[in-house]
Amino acid sequence: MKEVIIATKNAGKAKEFQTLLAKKGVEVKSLLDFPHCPDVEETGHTFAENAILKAETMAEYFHTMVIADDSGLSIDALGGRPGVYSARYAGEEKDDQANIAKVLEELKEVPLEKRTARFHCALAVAMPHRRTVVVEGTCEGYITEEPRGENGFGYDPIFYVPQKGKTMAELTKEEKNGISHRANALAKLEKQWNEIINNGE
Ligand SMILES: O=c1[nH]c(=O)c2ncn([C@@H]3O[C@H](COP(=O)(O)OP(=O)(O)OP(=O)(O)O)[C@@H](O)[C@H]3O)c2[nH]1
Ligand SMILES: [Mg+2]
Repeated sequence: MKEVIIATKNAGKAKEFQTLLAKKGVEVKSLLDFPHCPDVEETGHTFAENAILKAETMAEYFHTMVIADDSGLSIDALGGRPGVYSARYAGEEKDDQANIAKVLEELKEVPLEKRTARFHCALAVAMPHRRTVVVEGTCEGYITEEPRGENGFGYDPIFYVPQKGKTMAELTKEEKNGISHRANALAKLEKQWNEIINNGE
């Protein structure tokens, strides 16, 4: 089985890639499988910049093709925040519950029709001696007034998906993988997939 390294330490993302790529006969390793690998500081101002930073640093470290995901939630009423700071919105400890509480507090006075938001995902594929490929995907929705659902990770319990009539955390993993920003970005790599899993050859 072909193996692909996803440069993430986020267990929720790693699991989603495992399911998404299993369909392609690809086994996913994440940075959680390599506890001694270095941390990459996310100094970019866009999802794409951070994804490139993570993918290229790790492709150099592993001497092989690496895919990185930089993603987050943009809320219109908050001028696009938390955006690239989604993971650490309420502090360095990357606490999903605290991040959700902070967003709900900030949106306390905002009526439902103005709570529009979208998830973004930038995927960067870095291959040794090749130019890095970047694709992006989004998923549109609303921020609810309280969390609902147990599945997924991050802000999923407060992200309402109108086309499903449920929050992202109320969707099964198959349903989320059918509509998510991550799946939409990955679909854009379809044409290059054979080249990617053969590591640029
Ligand atoms: O409800 C959610 N459903 C999703 O599908 C999703 N995708 C991203 N996010 C949020 O955005 C941050 C990414 O930040 P991020 O790309 O820097 O990742 P991270 O720091 O968690 O891990 P790493 O991949 O950098 O190691 C995450 O922590 C989450 O808060 C999501 N929330
Ligand atoms: Mg990160």
